[in-house]
Amino acid sequence: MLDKMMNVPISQQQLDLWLADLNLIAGISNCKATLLTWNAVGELSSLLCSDAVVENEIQAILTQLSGRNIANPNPTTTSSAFTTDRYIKDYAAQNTIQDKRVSLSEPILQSSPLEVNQHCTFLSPSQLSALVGEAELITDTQLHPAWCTSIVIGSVIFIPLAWPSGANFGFLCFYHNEPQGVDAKTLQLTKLVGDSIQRQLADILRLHNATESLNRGTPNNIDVIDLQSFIDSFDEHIWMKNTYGIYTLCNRSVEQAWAKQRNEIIGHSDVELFGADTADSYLEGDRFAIESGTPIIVAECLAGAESKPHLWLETLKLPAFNAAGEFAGVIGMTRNISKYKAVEDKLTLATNVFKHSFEGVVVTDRHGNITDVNGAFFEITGYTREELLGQNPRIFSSGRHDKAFFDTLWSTLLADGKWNGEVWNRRKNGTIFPQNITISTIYDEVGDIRYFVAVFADISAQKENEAQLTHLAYFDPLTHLPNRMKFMMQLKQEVRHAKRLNIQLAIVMIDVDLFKHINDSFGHSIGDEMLVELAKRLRGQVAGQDVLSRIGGDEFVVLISGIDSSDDATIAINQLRQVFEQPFIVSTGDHLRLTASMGVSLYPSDGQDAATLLRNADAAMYRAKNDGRNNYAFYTESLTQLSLEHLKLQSALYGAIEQNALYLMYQPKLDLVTRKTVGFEALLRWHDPLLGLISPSVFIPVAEKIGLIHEIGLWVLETACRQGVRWLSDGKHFGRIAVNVAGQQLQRSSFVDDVKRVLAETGLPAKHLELEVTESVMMQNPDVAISDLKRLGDLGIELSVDDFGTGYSSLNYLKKLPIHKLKIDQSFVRDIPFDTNNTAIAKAVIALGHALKLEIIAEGVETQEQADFLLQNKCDQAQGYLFSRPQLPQDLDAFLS
Ligand SMILES: Nc1nc2c(ncn2[C@@H]2O[C@@H]3COP(=O)(O)O[C@H]4[C@@H](O)[C@H](n5cnc6c(=O)[nH]c(N)nc65)O[C@@H]4COP(=O)(O)O[C@H]3[C@H]2O)c(=O)[nH]1
Repeated sequence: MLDKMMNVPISQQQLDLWLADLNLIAGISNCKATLLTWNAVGELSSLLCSDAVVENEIQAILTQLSGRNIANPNPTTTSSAFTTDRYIKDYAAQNTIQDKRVSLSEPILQSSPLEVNQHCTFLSPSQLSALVGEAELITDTQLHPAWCTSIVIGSVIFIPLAWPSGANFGFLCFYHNEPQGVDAKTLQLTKLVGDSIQRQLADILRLHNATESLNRGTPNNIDVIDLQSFIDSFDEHIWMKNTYGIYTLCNRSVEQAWAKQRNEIIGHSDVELFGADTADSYLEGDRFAIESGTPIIVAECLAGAESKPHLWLETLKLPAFNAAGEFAGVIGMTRNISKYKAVEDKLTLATNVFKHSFEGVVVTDRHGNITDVNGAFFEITGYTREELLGQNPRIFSSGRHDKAFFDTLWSTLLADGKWNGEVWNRRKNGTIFPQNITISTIYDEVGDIRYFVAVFADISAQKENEAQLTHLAYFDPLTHLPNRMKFMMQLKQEVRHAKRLNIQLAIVMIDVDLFKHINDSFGHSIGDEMLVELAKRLRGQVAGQDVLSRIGGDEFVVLISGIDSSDDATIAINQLRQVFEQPFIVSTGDHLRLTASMGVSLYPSDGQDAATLLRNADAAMYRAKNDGRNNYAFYTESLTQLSLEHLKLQSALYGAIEQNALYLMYQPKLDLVTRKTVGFEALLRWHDPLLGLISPSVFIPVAEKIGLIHEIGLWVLETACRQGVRWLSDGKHFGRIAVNVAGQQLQRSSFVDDVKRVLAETGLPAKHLELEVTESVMMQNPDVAISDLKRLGDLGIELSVDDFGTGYSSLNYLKKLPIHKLKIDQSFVRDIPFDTNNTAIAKAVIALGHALKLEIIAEGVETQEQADFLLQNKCDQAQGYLFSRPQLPQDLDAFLS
């Protein structure tokens, strides 16, 4: 690092005189002398050498100095009695501050004739001053740690030389090849030469300044105003302190700012005016200006009032020299830079916003060439700044947008000054991504376009979310098949298409039979597993152009296009039915079988629009279900009639209780061995004045669907209990009255209390009541069922599992359930003893029930063979048309004792 140089040429005549002095002293002292200074490029070199000096010795000295520079990078500083030293010492005395040594370092910018020695080294004046200043005389270099490696220099003297301003001029170096060759006497003589050179430097400088002043021309005295008036005309504060730190000059602005008269300022120091602390900081700046020898800027912030902004002042301080080139003090000029500071703050803020924004920012010139980009931009695009500067943003082009898109973008941008929209761009790695971009035009003062600034956010994540939401809106999350909404959209489109091409379509509605039982018995996760597998199998059977959709829990629908007749539809259905042939192996290891009921409607014969076609396929599917499940049915017009009747049924059921349209019939249950009545099952009947007699297996599910089952169930319980009380009061023994409990009734938390209340209100002892709960209902929520049924059992009520065998009972739970009886479902009683399957099941249920210490009752016993078989196989009780159909109470006398 080079220090500042003083550009003062020294004449050859002067150099000759100095050389003569050097030779004289060298001769007297029998030593060698050299004057080291710095040349134009800041290299230390020998300017003058006494006669006996040989080149390699100068080289050795310079090399040694360089080596010392490395070996001793942090030496202490001393300097001779320069003017600046006096300044600082005087300050210390006056302002009680510490004496801090100052090194003024200004290399000399010399003219080329001075460069007499070519052996140069880079050492700044301050560095060299620091190196040699500690010991002016080294009598034996071998004993000196820094010089002990020197071979040619035995003893040496270094005397620094300075300009009047304190700036270094160079060094006088007297040396001898032997130790003790230079001594204290030589040092004295050297100092004499040094003092002489320094005095001459003052003369040289004075002469130089005078010549320069002359060259600049004489000021026109008529126009020149006095110095005070001159500085008073500035708004800036202008002042000067002398070498003792005393104010010698100040302008009006200073007086106003410091609220002091001129005579209160002039002749005073900073300590007197501002106190020691403030003065200390001011003097610090002064010293710095003196040390650097250059103008320095000291910024200062004065806190403003709450409502006002801070006041920022900037003081330019520079060392002053008189015409003789002597240091004369420090000049200061202070100006209010709050305005610029505010702009700077805004700029800093804008830069930080630009730098730290999460959004990518790219700035282009008016030709569209990139001039700046921020950090987020690199992160998003993957390009480095260097790769982008000067480029046109078309390098990001994804190819997704056509020319028309960019034409519109540019015309909007040029017309409105702004454009916002979504653009797909390409990253450096080639991937394309969506951005939301706002491009703004920046104009100059005259309204011409200067820049374009584009701010963009990577909206890949947002797009992904949108896609996911769209997927959720149109696809079933479990099977990923199109959902009902999507299916309807596709169906509508296909219907339009079929209409145009005059072709047929088939819509196949698939409903898994008794799927509820799977969920109830194995849990929903197993149910889900089966649905996923079923969806996979069905997809495998559906042709590419056809649509498969899951439109409900266990409902799928297939749209088959391009069929020519219902026969084609039948072929397609048979293919779909194949997926049910293999068992479903679930994660528990169980092999479960499913069947499904399917309904088909055809376009155009069964409906002209999507909604009608789907509704009719649904009606056909119900028909298939009613026909015994695991079946399929084509839509017929009569099915529409059926659905209409279903609707009528719903509305009629609402008024059934009030209109006394409901009543109970009772079917006896007999002991198979004794043939004695053990109880009656209460079976609900509904006779609607318009619709006629309706079976409970038809209206109970409807009542469950429309939420009437609780009311109806309670009515049945109350009516049956009252009947029991009536029989009891008539002295008739009937065992127990069994009442069917629907799933929804048991799910109600108030169910047990409802039963208790009815028993209490009607007065029927609990030992005469039996509740029949279907297997699937019990398994729906076995833990709740266990606790509720236990409470009922504790009351003395008997509990039986209805329709046993149709669900998927877990034996584990069955063991825990507080039940008394298993009722073999009539579907297993049918055709025994001829149907081998049913025979086996019936036997198994009897064995299982007995193993669990439960009574077994068979329902739907119609023939003597069935009764005999059941008796032989130790079935305890039976119920069925063989013994009696359900009858009104008054017709049951034969079964009451
Ligand atoms: N083929 C044939 N059938 C026989 C024979 N013996 C009895 N049945 C019929 O079999 C059904 C037995 O009742 P469930 O299995 O509890 O099946 C009942 C039960 O689940 C439900 N249900 C009836 N009344 C009520 C009730 O008050 N509440 C609830 N929640 N459900 C009821 O409706 C279903 C049907 O009831 P119903 O039509 O009365 O039909 C009754 C009965 O009339 C026979 O030998 N052969």
